[in-house]
Amino acid sequence: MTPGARIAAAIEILDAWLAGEPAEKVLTTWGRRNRFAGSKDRAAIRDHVFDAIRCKRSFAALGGAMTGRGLMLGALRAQGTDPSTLFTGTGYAPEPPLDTETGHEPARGSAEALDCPDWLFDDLSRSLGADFAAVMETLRSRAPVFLRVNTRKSDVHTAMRRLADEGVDTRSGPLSSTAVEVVSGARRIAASRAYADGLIELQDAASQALADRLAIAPGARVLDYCAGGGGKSLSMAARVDADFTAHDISPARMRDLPERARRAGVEIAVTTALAEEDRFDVVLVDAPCSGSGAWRRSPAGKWSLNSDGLQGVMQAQDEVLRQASRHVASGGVLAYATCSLLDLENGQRIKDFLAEAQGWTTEDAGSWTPLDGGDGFYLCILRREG
Ligand SMILES: C[S@@+](CC[C@H](N)C(=O)[O-])C[C@H]1O[C@@H](n2cnc3c(N)ncnc32)[C@H](O)[C@@H]1O
Repeated sequence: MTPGARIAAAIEILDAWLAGEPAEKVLTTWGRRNRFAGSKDRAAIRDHVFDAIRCKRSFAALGGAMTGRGLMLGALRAQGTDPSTLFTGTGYAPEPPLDTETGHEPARGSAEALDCPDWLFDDLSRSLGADFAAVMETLRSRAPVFLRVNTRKSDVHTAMRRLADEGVDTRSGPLSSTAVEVVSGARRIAASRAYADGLIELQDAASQALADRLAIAPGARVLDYCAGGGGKSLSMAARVDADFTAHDISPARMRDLPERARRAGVEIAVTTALAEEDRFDVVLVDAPCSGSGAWRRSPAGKWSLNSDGLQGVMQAQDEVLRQASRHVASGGVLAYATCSLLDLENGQRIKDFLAEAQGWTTEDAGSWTPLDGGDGFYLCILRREG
């Protein structure tokens, strides 16, 4: 496909996304209907689409319309390319730009320029303080791909060498000694021997830092209350010999965890039914959240979140904290984490919990933003008095 034809495909896909269809689904359907497109074409179209979703507001401003065509005109102008060089109307390229499709430059520092939803501008700037504009700017570009080296099976140096032998180039990552960043060959990871042999897992660097910060004692009873696919359980179990239990309200989410644990060479019990009297030394609540810290990776969430959705998530966070706290042994730890940048989902949830609950002290709290290299993350560690 020519560069212009790839842009035309991205326009079609973005129009379907703007009409309410999930981008991944539209990309898959487009791929099925256009089997002539090679893997490089698909990757380029995908990149166009996700870049445009990340920068929806600013690209629409520069392109003069909130349409697939407006977004792609804006994308080219944002990178300093004259759209008429690709919007040629020849072959499968889009029609040349009209005189009316001029667009405008968003005002510097505005919600439009920063690709920030208006309704979240104040909450995000309060939460991020002086870093607000820089963080929002970072969320406008692609996230790096990070791997976690499974130190049960390999050291970082060996894992990097094994990956390089299979065409995946990496370098040391930020935030955690087990994090490596993929420089090239990311699409080869899933089929690599290093992955099949359990030497590596895909995991954001901030999630790895979270497992470091928990500093679990050997032999501790650990409950991952919102385990989902089990990324945090696997990360913790790779670091220390302890007694791990994964739990989630949705059993289907944990379906692959036994196989992932086997591959990683760790033991994690999986349960969906905790007894009321079950107690653990460490209970991790990796709570459902807006995902705002991961908007580089999942950019559609930035535009689909609304005030009702956020209120619903905050209620779920309060509920999950209350439920999980009942399983913390005397003297044990309750660790609350989100991948949100919003204080409403982070410190504010802890404040509300502590206002109601008795006998807890705050032992540690910290947050990471994409400026630290990985996704945005929040962690607060509370100890139940003995
Ligand atoms: C942020 S995700 C967890 C991601 C996971 N820890 C990981 O590292 O891959 C939040 C999880 O909380 C679960 N969840 C939501 N409400 C819950 C509840 N009341 N009790 C237990 N799990 C819940 C969801 O099903 C979802 O899997």
